[in-house]
Amino acid sequence: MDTNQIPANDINSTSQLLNAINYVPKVSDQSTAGIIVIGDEILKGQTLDTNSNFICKKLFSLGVKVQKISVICDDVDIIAEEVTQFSQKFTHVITSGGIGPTHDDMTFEGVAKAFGLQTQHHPKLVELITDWFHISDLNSAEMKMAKIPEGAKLSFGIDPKTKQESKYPLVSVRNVHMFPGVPSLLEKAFIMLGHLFQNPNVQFYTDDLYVNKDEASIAASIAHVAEKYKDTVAIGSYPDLINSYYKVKLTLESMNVKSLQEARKELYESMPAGTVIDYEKDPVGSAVARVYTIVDDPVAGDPFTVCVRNAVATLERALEMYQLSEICVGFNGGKDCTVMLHLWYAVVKKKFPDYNEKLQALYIRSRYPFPEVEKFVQLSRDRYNLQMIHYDGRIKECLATLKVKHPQMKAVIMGTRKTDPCSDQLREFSMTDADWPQLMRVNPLLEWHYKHVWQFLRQLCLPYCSLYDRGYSSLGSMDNTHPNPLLQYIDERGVLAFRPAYLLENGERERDGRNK
Ligand SMILES: Cc1cc2nc3c(=O)[nH]c(=O)nc-3n(C[C@H](O)[C@H](O)[C@H](O)COP(=O)(O)O)c2cc1C
Ligand SMILES: Nc1ncnc2c1ncn2[C@@H]1O[C@H](COP(=O)(O)OP(=O)(O)OP(=O)(O)O)[C@@H](O)[C@H]1O
Ligand SMILES: [Co+2]
Ligand SMILES: [K+]
Ligand SMILES: [Mg+2]
Repeated sequence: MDTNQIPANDINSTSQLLNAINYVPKVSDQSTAGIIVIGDEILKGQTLDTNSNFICKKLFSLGVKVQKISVICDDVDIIAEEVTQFSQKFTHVITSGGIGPTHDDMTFEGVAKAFGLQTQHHPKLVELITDWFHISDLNSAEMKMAKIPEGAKLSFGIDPKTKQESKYPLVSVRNVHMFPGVPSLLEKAFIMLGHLFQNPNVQFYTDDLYVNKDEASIAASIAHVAEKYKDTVAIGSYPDLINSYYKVKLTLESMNVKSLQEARKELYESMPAGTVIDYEKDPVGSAVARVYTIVDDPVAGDPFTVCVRNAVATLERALEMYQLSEICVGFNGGKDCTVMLHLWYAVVKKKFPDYNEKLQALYIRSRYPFPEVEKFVQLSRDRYNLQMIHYDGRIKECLATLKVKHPQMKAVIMGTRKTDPCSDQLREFSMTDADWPQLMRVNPLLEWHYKHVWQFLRQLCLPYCSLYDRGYSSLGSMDNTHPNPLLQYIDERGVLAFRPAYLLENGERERDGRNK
């Protein structure tokens, strides 16, 4: 062990703590890894490899730097060649795939060949497979999974849930560890056995900055700071062409907190004033905190704060009146219901922090839905963990179907505002009209104005449907919805373009792009 190395869990005095903070791990403390993804299906584009991304994230958190990912076909010689090279170059080699029972699974053979070893039936694996499949024939397909390189090591993980030993162990030869290719199995195995790769000398610290300026215009500043800190801090720059809030994400990564902070400060100061934005990376995770910070502000009494407070109060009442099985959000991907969904999520999470069931959402697809809307509805479903009830057709008829198929449903929360057509008479709680299927409409946003909707979305950095950044300010069906003419302009190349919806000044004109 190195003399100047200080294990993270052994800090018991201030001077030791300071040493730990100032301690810069040497390059020799680093452990590295290479990942070999094995499978013809990936090279043919039939399967998208997610395993390497999963492993990279895990290894990074364990202090291990992945230096190379290779994707190769199911071929013993190619596997052997790659494993030979990787095992010499990296501290750990992780393979994914090719350890099943069929003819195209040849990772064990390939790894054996790399080290000039034979494969043989391992008695422990033979026993496990016999128990599991009730098959003891050494020539069976199942027994192929017991035929591993001679001298290979078996590591059994402990399932964190059941506390039981895993059924099938990780097979390793020297520094090569052979994981299954099925993502759920690989992830499970890696979660149980990741500690095998932990580098106790190193922890990577990360931070980031979000900049609202083109990459090219800040490249020189970044390069300057990157050069100055090149030995201690890795700086990356990643443009995002569609994000509503920033243009470039700058990442910093270091083994030393102090260097990280210094570099971040310099990077921040080198950016043109006002271009580093206060971006919220995890708006859903921070929903409760941020919404209730607005609600509970003891001094603020401006119209926006009042809007948020009243909406939350209405939703809290709805939560008292209905079981979560009796209420859903009417969510069609529009801006107003995006606000409303976020508020509802915060209110539910505030009252039931441990509630992990899905919230219910109703989406009635318009006649010609925009693909951007469909995409956004799906993303929102995943972000907020929604149980989507989908229908196609006329709203009235779909609500009738809802009443038949979901007889327990009593209320729908909506993003309707008083300025919407025919909505000025609505209350916070209004039953549907007499000639409509009977449901309670909960309307928390009635008093909100167009600008409040955008203030909420933008202040909390909520994702919203991309059409709004292209001049649409209200969304219907593709056959009746256009960008708002008030947002149009001629850009520097003489091309007709549209400003984003949040820049529309006169909210009364939000429907100017709608045919009806
Ligand atoms: C859950 C739900 C309940 C509705 N109830 C009524 C109603 O009682 N009376 C009515 O005229 N329209 C009702 N509508 C229709 C809406 O008022 C409105 O026409 C529809 O959302 C389309 O809005 P848009 O023109 O802004 O796209 C309802 C819609 C939904 C999703
Ligand atoms: N097809 C639908 N499926 C589910 N809910 C809907 C549907 N149409 C409307 N709603 C509900 O009615 C509210 C008002 O509809 P509206 O079309 O104004 O959508 P939006 O969210 O307001 O976005 P925008 O005004 O920008 O189109 C929505 O917020 C939503 O709660
Ligand atoms: Co609206
Ligand atoms: K880049
Ligand atoms: Mg709409």
